[in-house]
Amino acid sequence: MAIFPTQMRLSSTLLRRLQQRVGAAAVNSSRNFTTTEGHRPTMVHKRSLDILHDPWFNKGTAFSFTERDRLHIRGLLPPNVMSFEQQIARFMADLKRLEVQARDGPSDPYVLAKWRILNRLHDRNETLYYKVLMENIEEYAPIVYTPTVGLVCQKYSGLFRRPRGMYFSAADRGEMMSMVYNWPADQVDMIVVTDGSRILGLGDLGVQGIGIAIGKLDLYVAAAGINPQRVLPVMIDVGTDNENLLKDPLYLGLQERRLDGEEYVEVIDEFMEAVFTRWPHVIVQFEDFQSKWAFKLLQRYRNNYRMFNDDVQGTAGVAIAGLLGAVRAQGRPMIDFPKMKIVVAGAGSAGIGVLNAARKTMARMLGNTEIAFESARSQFWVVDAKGLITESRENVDPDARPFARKIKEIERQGLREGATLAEVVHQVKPDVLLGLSAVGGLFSKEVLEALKHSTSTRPAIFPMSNPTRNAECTPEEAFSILGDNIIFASGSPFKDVDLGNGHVGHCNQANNMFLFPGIGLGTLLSGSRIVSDGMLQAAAECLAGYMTEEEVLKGIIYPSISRIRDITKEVAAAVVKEAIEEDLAEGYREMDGRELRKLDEAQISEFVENNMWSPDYPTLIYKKD
Ligand SMILES: NC(=O)c1ccc[n+]([C@@H]2O[C@H](COP(=O)([O-])OP(=O)(O)OC[C@H]3O[C@@H](n4cnc5c(N)ncnc54)[C@H](O)[C@@H]3O)[C@@H](O)[C@H]2O)c1
Ligand SMILES: O=C(O)C[C@H](O)C(=O)O
Ligand SMILES: [Mg+2]
Repeated sequence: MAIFPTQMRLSSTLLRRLQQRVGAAAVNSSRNFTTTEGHRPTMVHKRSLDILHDPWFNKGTAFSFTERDRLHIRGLLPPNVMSFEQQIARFMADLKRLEVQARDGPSDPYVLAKWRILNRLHDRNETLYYKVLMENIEEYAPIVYTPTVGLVCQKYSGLFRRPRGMYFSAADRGEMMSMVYNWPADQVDMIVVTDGSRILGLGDLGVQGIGIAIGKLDLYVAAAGINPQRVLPVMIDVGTDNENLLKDPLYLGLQERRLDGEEYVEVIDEFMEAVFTRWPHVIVQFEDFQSKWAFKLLQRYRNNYRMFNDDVQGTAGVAIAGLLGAVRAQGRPMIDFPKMKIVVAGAGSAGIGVLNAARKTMARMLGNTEIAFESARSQFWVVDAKGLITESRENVDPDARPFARKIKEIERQGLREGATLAEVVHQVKPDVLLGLSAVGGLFSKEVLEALKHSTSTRPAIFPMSNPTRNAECTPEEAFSILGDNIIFASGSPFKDVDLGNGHVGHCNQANNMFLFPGIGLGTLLSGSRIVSDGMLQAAAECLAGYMTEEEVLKGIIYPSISRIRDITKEVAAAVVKEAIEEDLAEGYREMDGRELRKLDEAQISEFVENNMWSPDYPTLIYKKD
């Protein structure tokens, strides 16, 4: 009877060659070729990332759970254990997908190819990667960040090669406190975490959402100079409600419905406790959580942990800066802001975040009284998927309720509950039309035509949804219908529009990337235990005041991305200054709270600049253990 049927079928030459290789491995003792489960085990002298980065031993997503525990790599890979066959199918599907797309048009495969090349450099040589990114930020930010990062997340199961960051899944409940020690770095300054439930305007992408956390942290390094060895992208996989991913045999995440209610909160609580236990000074940025949880989690953690929600708070600050810029661009003083009529399309985490912040800013300008706060409410009209939100709306979201229009008021304006966006724009004649709806093309010809009747001398159009295809309109559409006397700002980058006769329609990018890196860096360097409203406000005001009068009058209300490192430094300094003023600053390293309080404005800027990492090769010296 054949005991080794496979080997018996091998040709004698091949068998001899194999025996020689096994012999060589035995001498070397660190490598062995019999790695298949059920065969003689292989001794390895490394664990953790060293295993995953060693092409001889790495099995990628095929490591079983017991092996992941044994080798300290639990959490360093997506949670779905794949078979060898599935791994091959995933690789082939990715390869073929690129070919299929190539027939559709040149753009997707082209940008994905660029992303892959950059990603491979990131895997090989971080210093060089960040040098390339920083020196070519205008060209590569749209690849590693919005909009291409959206496509990367959509294709992540195919694109995944080497792991980056940590994965905590619903299956890891009770284990996170020990798993967090599997991360090799003893110091982590910034975590960007997502649960993948609302990635840009692309919806629930489950575990594939890790791409957005990676992209945001690339900007933390490039713009804020956070040391790349101290950043950690995190994916909390609590399942997905995306039907396609639930069915996809090659999906890398948990193939079960999203946890909800208490069970969901318990997972996020456990994660927060674990990371703050290991790294008490870390800052956690929540990113792309569906609105349903974004506000709740923010309220739950913001007074006890160093955290903020970028989509709610970062976006709000960026929008405020843009709205104030739009006032200045009309040649009016910023203090005229409370007179602006603002129509907002979209009442999710981003839209509501902007509305709350804009209302507070108006109220502050009007004397910060309760009456001022109440009267500021009437400057906003909010339209969601069901149309204009009014008090007669049933089951109105509690976060949107303060902005529901009074029935009497809107009847006077010739409107009604559920009125369409075009109707609202037509009747209200707003100064600003702002989109955070995730609906590409929502600012249709009809809507833009209606905006022609705006009472503003220079109406502002902010299609802020991402990525590019989800923008509510393109600059070409806006400038061609409304002429060149408008202010245009979109969430994803567009090229300026040639309007003929030497005129250029300027396309601003209204993206939270102009704030979150500075908020994170400022919080880190101030040593504040929380991210206060005042620190966020200081960041927004710094951005609002960054552009010169001359630029603003030309319609340039946000800096170009080539200046992102400079604006980030300024924002961080403003955040540090505010933390000191609020008596929150506990300091950073040798610069303790007392020393910080002694610094003047110029010294704070210098302190910030001196603590920003730059990509340079250090001299390396070998030392025996
Ligand atoms: N530019 C930026 O810096 C920035 C920051 C954060 C979010 N965003 C973008 O904002 C978008 C929304 O994010 P979110 O977290 O608020 O999402 P969300 O899904 O929570 O909210 C979307 C909102 O749009 C509304 N909506 C849907 N269809 C509509 C329609 N036809 N007309 C009017 N409203 C409609 C929904 O009712 C909901 O209120 C995303 O595309 C995201 O990429 C941009
Ligand atoms: O990621 C971005 O480009 C901005 C924002 O955080 C978003 O969710 O769209
Ligand atoms: Mg986001």
